[in-house]
Amino acid sequence: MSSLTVYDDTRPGQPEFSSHDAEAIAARLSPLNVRFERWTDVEPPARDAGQDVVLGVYRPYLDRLMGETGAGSADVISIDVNTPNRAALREKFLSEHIHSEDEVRFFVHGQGHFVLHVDGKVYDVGCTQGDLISVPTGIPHWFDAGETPDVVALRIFTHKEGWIADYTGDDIALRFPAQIA
Ligand SMILES: CSCCC(=O)/C(O)=C/O
Ligand SMILES: [Fe+2]
Ligand code: NI
Repeated sequence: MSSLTVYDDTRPGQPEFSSHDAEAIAARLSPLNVRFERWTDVEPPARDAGQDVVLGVYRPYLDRLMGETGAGSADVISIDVNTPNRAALREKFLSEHIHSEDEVRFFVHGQGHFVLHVDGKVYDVGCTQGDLISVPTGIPHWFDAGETPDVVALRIFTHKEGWIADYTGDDIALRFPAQIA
């Protein structure tokens, strides 16, 4: 189930807002220019479908999204307990970072948390199958799918180089572990 938990960044463990309602989540994130939507009118491909199949299933949606965002390419990231480099991948996404393009992701299967750090608040957004999230350029954030990850996500890139991050050097992610159910 999608979720949002909001904290003051000086008060770990003391949420000031919490919701599992997609409309409430979208409304709370909208002032940050974070886009949050549920796309439920398409049947997801099988969990083990290849990248081309996944991209094919979502092609009409991707084309529209890429038209709206100016993105030039898309890929599929798939992580589960059998992913050999899952610990390294977790480490890579788990430190606070920014991107010089919007981070646009669609959850095809499983779940993961994007945790955003904006104006003294921490927004832990639990994304699940059918969720689209777009985190604007320059918003500090991190991502965690936990110790036993299960996530397949579409990633949409503007830069030709694909995924590039600038780490902020802030260890805030250690104080606000994602609330993985
Ligand atoms: C679910 S997509 C993998 C995470 C990622 O690309 C990123 O930048 C997290 O912040
Ligand atoms: Fe990121
Ligand atoms: Ni919950």
